[in-house]
Amino acid sequence: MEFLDVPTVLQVSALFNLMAALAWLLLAQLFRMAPRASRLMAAMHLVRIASQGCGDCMAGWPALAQRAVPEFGLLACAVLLLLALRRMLRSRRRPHDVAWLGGLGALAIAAGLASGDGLAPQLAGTASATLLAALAVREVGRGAGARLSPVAAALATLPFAALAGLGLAHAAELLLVPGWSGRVPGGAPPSPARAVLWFVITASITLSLIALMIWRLVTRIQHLTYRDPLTGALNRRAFEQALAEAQAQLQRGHGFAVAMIDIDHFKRINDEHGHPAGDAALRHCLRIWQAGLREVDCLGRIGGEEFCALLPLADPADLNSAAAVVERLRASLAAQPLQWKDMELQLTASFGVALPATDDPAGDVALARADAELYRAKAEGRNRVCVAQPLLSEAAPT
Ligand SMILES: Nc1nc2c(ncn2[C@@H]2O[C@H](COP(=O)(O)OP(=O)(O)OP(=O)(O)O)[C@@H](O)[C@H]2O)c(=O)[nH]1
Repeated sequence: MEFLDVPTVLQVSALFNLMAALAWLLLAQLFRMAPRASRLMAAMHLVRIASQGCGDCMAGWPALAQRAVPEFGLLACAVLLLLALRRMLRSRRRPHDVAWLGGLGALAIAAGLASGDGLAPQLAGTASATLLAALAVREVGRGAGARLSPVAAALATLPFAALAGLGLAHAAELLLVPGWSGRVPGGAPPSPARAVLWFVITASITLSLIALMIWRLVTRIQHLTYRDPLTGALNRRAFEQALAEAQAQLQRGHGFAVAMIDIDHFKRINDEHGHPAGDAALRHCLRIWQAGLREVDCLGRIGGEEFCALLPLADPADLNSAAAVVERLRASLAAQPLQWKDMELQLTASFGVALPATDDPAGDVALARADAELYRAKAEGRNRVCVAQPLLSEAAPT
């Protein structure tokens, strides 16, 4: 590290933080990408420039400011980072814990500064920033861990864990090394190696946040590509894909049933209560049916008020259990009217259920047979489930 000295690393780091702040601001203002999280990250980078210190550049400042700025700055960085992370991960947690920790940390730093003790403010600043970094580790683990692959989740968590680890090591150093005078005035790290380490951690936290933002975008695009925007059910294309995959699994002995669903007299709801009531009715039905299905089941919206459910079966011939599931869906909708303004709108739906044929790659036979049963359910008076008799042979009818 002979070619590096602390001021040089700090200058490079300050430049990096400035560029990163500008980039986050651009993302927020121009591209409207995660705007609140991006603005918080921009603020974090700007505060970081002040909090990292600058060697002897603060030499002319009052002694109290030289000691206060880095500690308060570090704490503010940790608070902003945690808030940005929560927004990026769309966490529903309210920021009370961050406000409490930040407020207590600031009080402890102020008390340390007032006591005139050299160690107390550093210890208070380091301890509270470390606690906030540990919360960030938990946040990434919870928010991304469940949805990302283990390797990607570990990579996203690593910079925050390194930050918490560095904070812990620094707190131990302050407590255990007698007469430790690690920090030079202005809060700058005492050696180029430490300055580089802080820089690397700051840069990797930025990279981790950018990776989380890209992941958020990809998830959003996938949602728009595969989901119906009104109800959140699979759209027709995604449902057909799921059906073709289920057909392929049928050859390996994994069975399924399909249920075609059509809301009864849906046109009346639109005509009598308006289109928004119709939309609310569609969402209401979806909420009820999703709650009655397992995670392995798929529900797709394949037309205006037409839906289709794909129900994997443990026993490929077990039509009865599929019919029982669908009967539950019918009964639960009939039992839960939609609350619309000050009215209760009674909703029912008709269902047709069928098993697939093995030599039908896209699942069209199952769909057609379920559709025929749906028409029978409508013709027989609606609000009922009709089930297709199993095919005598597995060959698709012509
Ligand atoms: N609000 C709303 N209405 C929709 C949407 N998509 C289709 N529709 C309406 O759904 C209605 C479907 O009516 P029909 O096909 O006549 O069927 P129905 O009134 O449900 O009668 P049956 O199926 O015979 O019980 C039409 O009025 C469409 O305009 C939508 O996304 N939102």
